[in-house]
Amino acid sequence: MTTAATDPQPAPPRPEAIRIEGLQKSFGTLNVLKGITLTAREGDVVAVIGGSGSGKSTMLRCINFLETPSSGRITIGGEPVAMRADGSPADRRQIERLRQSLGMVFQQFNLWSHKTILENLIEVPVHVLRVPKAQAVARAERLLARVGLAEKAGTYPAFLSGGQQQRAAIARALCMEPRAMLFDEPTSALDPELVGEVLAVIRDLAAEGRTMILVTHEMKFAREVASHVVYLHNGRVEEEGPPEAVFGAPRSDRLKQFLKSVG
Ligand SMILES: Nc1ncnc2c1ncn2[C@@H]1O[C@H](COP(=O)(O)OP(=O)(O)OP(=O)(O)O)[C@@H](O)[C@H]1O
Repeated sequence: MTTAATDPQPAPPRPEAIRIEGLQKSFGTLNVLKGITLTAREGDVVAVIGGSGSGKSTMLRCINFLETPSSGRITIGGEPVAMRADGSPADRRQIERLRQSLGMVFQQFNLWSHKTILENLIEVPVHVLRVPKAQAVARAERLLARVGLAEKAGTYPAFLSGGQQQRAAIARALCMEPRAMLFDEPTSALDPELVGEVLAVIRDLAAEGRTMILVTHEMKFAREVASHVVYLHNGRVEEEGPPEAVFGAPRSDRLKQFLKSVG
């Protein structure tokens, strides 16, 4: 029997990495995000699922201001983003700084085609963050080895497969030592046989406790790696919860329908 004196204390909640409150985004008259609220604590893997056009990518792009929100609040690492009433950033330098703390990985890799893989990885650390070149190169080489591309440092992106390019893009994001990673459908542009190698890298990052928000169509993978799943429908969070609940015991008819349609 344990006594009150020896009862373990509940662990304090992990610090918040990303918090979004009441996020709205319209493109002209098209109201895409209708008030999204979501929190990712440090170490969380939040998978965002939903049908085409539900607003998943727009939400992710608003988090690092690749899109300007129409309204709402975004807090990164406890620091509220200064926004004007129309949602535009009030402090460009703050946006740049916060953006650098979020490693974004896109569907289309977005590597610089005229730079080698190593140059892609060290460009921002050396020329923007002023990391000494030798240090940036050492970090880049370590991360390339980690994603299985040690031999490709001197190669140009065009000579790599899509899976290799995406792994390089992940290594490039990690070079910034980000607080959290944002993945926007990282395997959607890949041939099916190349999907697994990219998912393996993401799985590895999740296992080491990396904070991430992952927009994905890979339901099996989302169920496997996510600590929390958010289902978006028509610009709103329709349902959310742990993967066992969202995938195993969906409550809303829309989610049930969606899972049936993808599954
Ligand atoms: N820059 C833009 N200008 C106008 N409309 C946009 C823009 N970006 C996105 N949209 C529209 O916003 C809606 C949501 O798009 P979004 O890409 O966020 O959806 P999604 O859930 O990620 O879809 P998918 O799974 O197909 O990628 C769509 O109707 C899209 O056409």
